[in-house]
Amino acid sequence: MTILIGQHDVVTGYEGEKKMQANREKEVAQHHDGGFSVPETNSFGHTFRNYDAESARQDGVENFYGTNHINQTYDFVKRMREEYGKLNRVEMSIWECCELLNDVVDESDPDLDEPQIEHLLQTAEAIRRDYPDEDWLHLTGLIHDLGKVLLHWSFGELPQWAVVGDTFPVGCAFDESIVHHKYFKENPDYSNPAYNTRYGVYSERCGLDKVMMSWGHDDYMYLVAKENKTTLPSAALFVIRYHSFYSLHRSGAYRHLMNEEDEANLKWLHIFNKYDLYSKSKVRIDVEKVKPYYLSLIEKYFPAKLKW
Ligand SMILES: O[C@H]1[C@H](O)[C@@H](O)[C@H](O)[C@@H](O)[C@H]1O
Ligand SMILES: [Fe+2]
Ligand SMILES: [Fe+2]
Repeated sequence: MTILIGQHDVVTGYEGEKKMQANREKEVAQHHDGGFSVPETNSFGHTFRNYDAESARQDGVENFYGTNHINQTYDFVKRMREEYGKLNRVEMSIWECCELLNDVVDESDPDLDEPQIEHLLQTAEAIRRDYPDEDWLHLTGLIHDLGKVLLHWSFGELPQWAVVGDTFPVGCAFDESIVHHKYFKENPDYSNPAYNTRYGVYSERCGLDKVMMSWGHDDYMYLVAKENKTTLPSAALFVIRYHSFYSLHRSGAYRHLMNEEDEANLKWLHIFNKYDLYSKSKVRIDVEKVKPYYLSLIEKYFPAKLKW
């Protein structure tokens, strides 16, 4: 995959030429990782996932994490899982849900301010280019963020802090590697001895499916896919449920809660993450052109209508 760098620079004349040349050089200097080229900067000219860079998005993103970290408690997650796990809100197809994401912008993301349908297709198409035979992973790319429909006015209308952003376990100590960790001090679970130790309510190698994750689009989409009896492999469900769990897949925290199956699936999550993160750009995908391919995958792995 090759992603153009520097589309944020709107400069003309000699200065513009110089900048373009510098960008071309940067492009050549991209880190190569197998067939995959990881760009150095996002569409705003910063490194990816730079939560401290001063940018138009930074304040909003930090406010987002403040509210998120204070409110995501063990009790909150339990209530949300019970409530949304009923799947009694809407019946719709996977593609109908993709279209709803046309209206959804994620406030937690320092790297992207495009409607979410763009991100779904960018991720899926980038995987498809490098892993042409893994059709299940293409579909996983397409659907991994569909849970953000919880933000949609016609649906859950949940606040951003209860839908997007990185996720983390609740019911045990919040790891230091979690973005903007300082805000957890105001979370009631932070000072609750039942929930603030290394294991908390869990036990060694209990398996991640026993672990309650902060509530949001990942866990919701996992429940939707599982309860609607998708035939996608377990690695796909793993990717969907933990793709925002950066403290695990990037920082290696919480591995003491993983079992053997989790270890095997984590390899796919590492692959997936590169595409999820680094395909974010201003390059639009032609939706109508790729739609027939994705409809065929949806038909292969999902019922025509799902309960949401
Ligand atoms: O801001 C982003 C966004 O909400 C993504 O969908 C999520 O997967 C990431 O973990 C998060 O950093
Ligand atoms: Fe996500
Ligand atoms: Fe994503």
